[in-house]
Amino acid sequence: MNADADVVTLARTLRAEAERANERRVLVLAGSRERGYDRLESVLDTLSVPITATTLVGPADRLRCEQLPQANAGELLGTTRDVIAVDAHDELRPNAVGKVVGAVDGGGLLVLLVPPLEAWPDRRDGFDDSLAVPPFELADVTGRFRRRFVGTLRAHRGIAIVDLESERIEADGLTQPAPRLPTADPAPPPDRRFPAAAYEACLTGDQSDAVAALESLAEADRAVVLEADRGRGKSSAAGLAAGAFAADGEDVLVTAPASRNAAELFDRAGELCRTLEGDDTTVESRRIETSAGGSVRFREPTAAADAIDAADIVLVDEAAALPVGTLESLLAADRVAFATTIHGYEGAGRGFSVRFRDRLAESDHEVTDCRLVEPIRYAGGDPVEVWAFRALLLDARPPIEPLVADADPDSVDYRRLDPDDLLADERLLREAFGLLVLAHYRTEPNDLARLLDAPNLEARALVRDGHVVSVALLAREGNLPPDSRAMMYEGGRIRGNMLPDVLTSQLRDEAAGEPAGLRVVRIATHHAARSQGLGSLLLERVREEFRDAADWLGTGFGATPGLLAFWRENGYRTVHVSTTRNDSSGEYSALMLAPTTAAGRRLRDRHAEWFADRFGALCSDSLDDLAPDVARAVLRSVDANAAPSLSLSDHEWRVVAGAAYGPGLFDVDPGPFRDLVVRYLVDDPDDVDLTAREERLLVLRALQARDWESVADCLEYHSPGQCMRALGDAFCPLVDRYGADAAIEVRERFAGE
Ligand SMILES: CC(=O)SCCNC(=O)CCNC(=O)[C@H](O)C(C)(C)COP(=O)(O)OP(=O)(O)OC[C@H]1O[C@@H](n2cnc3c(N)ncnc32)[C@H](O)[C@@H]1OP(=O)(O)O
Ligand SMILES: Nc1ncnc2c1ncn2[C@@H]1O[C@H](COP(=O)(O)OP(=O)(O)OP(=O)(O)O)[C@@H](O)[C@H]1O
Repeated sequence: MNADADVVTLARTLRAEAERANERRVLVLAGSRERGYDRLESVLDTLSVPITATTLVGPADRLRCEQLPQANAGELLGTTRDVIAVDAHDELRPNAVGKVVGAVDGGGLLVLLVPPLEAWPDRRDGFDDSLAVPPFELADVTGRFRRRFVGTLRAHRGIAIVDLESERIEADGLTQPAPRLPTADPAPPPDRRFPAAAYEACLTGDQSDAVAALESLAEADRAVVLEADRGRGKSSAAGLAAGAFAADGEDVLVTAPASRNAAELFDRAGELCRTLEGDDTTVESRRIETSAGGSVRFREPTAAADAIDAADIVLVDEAAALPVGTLESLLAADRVAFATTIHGYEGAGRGFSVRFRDRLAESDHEVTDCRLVEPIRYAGGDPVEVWAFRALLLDARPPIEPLVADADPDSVDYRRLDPDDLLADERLLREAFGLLVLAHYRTEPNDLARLLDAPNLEARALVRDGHVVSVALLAREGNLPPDSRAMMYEGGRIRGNMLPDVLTSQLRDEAAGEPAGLRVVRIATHHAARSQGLGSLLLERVREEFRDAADWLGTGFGATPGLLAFWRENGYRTVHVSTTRNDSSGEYSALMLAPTTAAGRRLRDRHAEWFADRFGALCSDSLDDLAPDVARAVLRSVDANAAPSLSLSDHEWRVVAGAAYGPGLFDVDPGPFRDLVVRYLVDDPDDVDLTAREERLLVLRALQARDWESVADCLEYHSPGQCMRALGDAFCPLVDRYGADAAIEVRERFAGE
């Protein structure tokens, strides 16, 4: 019997079982790339899968179907494909696997073209290259992630493995599933606003509940959040609601990272409108017009944010894949729904819950939540979903609350999370990674590979009875040779090394990459054990351990007043705030340093001084929309020795004191006022007692140069006039504290009256 025929027969049987069970199956073709493609072509030739429902995710356009590089795998989010083949010979990007696997339809196949399995973990590939952060080299990268990945392929059900070299079928992937009982169709709810057809189109009770939840958008100031794992039918639910609203004459604006991500939504909306109106509805791929005068239209996210006023309702699909800043701008719509994936790809679902949830709660919308559990794209318990969750730790969770809830600094141990220990101890790995995913909006499958294989990364934890309560991911940075430093200074990029890179290329300090550093990339404490001093203890222990190995410890994160206070309490001082907002968090990043040697201190001191000097100018330019409380916390976390000396002339002191104590005006010469505010906030003296509102006023008006009207509005002063008087009053204690003789004379003259 010939090997090609064996593989084809295997693929057919596998697909037949997949179709019968409405589950997916994986076919691994391990061996040389050429053989892999030969077999795959034979398989595709015989399976009854239309070429239009097949996608090759790989570097070259080798089949007759759609082809995408792994970097663009995100295009498949929210879409449904019968067969997806991933060519992993040049590289395996864990994120790409996470994105494509959920798009395979029930009855479909995920085909993996990979090198021989035994040798694969020890081969260094394109993704590994991205882990070789200078001064480390490719040879320093390890293959633990792929060893674990191969182990999961061999251990899990529903995965057929063909060794193309020995022409042997290692596993047939068949699971012999028991026949499933047909489920009853969900019944439309009795008191409903949408037509019955919207409910009759639902495939599960959860989907019907989701459509019912979306009915609340008929009222103003409402938001609906649909959360689910992949393929639970949330986009379709949104589509049915969109169709029902459009058929009722409403204009529905739909947005998603790309129009393709909203394809299912438009399909359902179009089908429903046709059911309700017949041919009177115009249906195009991105635009539906109903005879009732309603519509469903697609706009790219930024265009959607600008078009909100023209729409009645806004629906955001694949919200987890959008930056928080974009989601926030969409909140300007008074009737808005977000469909979001919880696990499923790149831990990105967390971005939505970690950051955006708070903003949503603070908004004026009444929020309705709805969770869809029952799968639609494929049957519940699908073995490929189970495999993907495990292989990429998409569902990793921190320990359950009772195990860690009473942890305190006296009951925990500090431990190194050695990659070999993590590989050997699945529970430890799940707990540590789960904590990082839960706490951080950007933890993704690529990070799992980094944790296991990147030579520049270290992980440390506090454990309570062996359970992870607090975890920190650390990256070695700096210690760069002169040629790398010169390259960065001249505009070249160097991987990793976030702090030296910014300090060198943006802040023009060629020596910044010389000292050795350790950046705390991520830190998280279990939510049940926060505010007990554990995060601080972990940082202290890290500092002790690395005291002799690093000149500085550092960090960079989306700046909020609480986090700035946390780092400041732990001895970290601000040296920079990014001039653009972070794409994912929508926040400005703060960079902070905590020196451990004289070289580290010199680096911190010079950057602290430069930062304090430039911050005033930045505030009226790129940081003019920085939240005043963040600006206050940023300046308070600059090292006090870097407080700029005040070099106001006598005349300038008379202007400042004249506005504070006399009839003078801030508006005629804001410069000296600005210097005084920066000095005061960096100094943070105990003997000046301004309220938070007064400090916000100083930031908004003196630093950010906002006009009186908007400052009065923002801080709820009755009028711009009252705001002006309040600003004068706020400067009085600063004149008292810092004023030169010329200022004091002015004060005596007016205050004495
Ligand atoms: C580079 C980075 O990783 S920055 C991102 C840090 N991580 C996160 O934001 C993930 C979610 N948050 C957490 O896991 C934790 O809150 C941590 C890691 C920030 C702090 O861990 P904890 O064990 O609670 O630290 P610890 O008890 O030593 O200090 C807590 C203090 O930090 C400050 N703090 C920390 N985070 C916040 C916050 N988001 N808002 C307000 N204050 C905060 C407070 O002063 C707090 O004291 P309080 O609770 O008495 O007000
Ligand atoms: N009511 C429905 N009628 C017909 N097909 C449906 C319906 N609901 C879901 N489906 C089908 O099930 C699959 C998954 O649905 P959908 O894309 O809405 O789920 P999702 O949760 O948004 O998935 P993803 O997380 O991948 O975006 C799609 O192939 C879709 O066509």
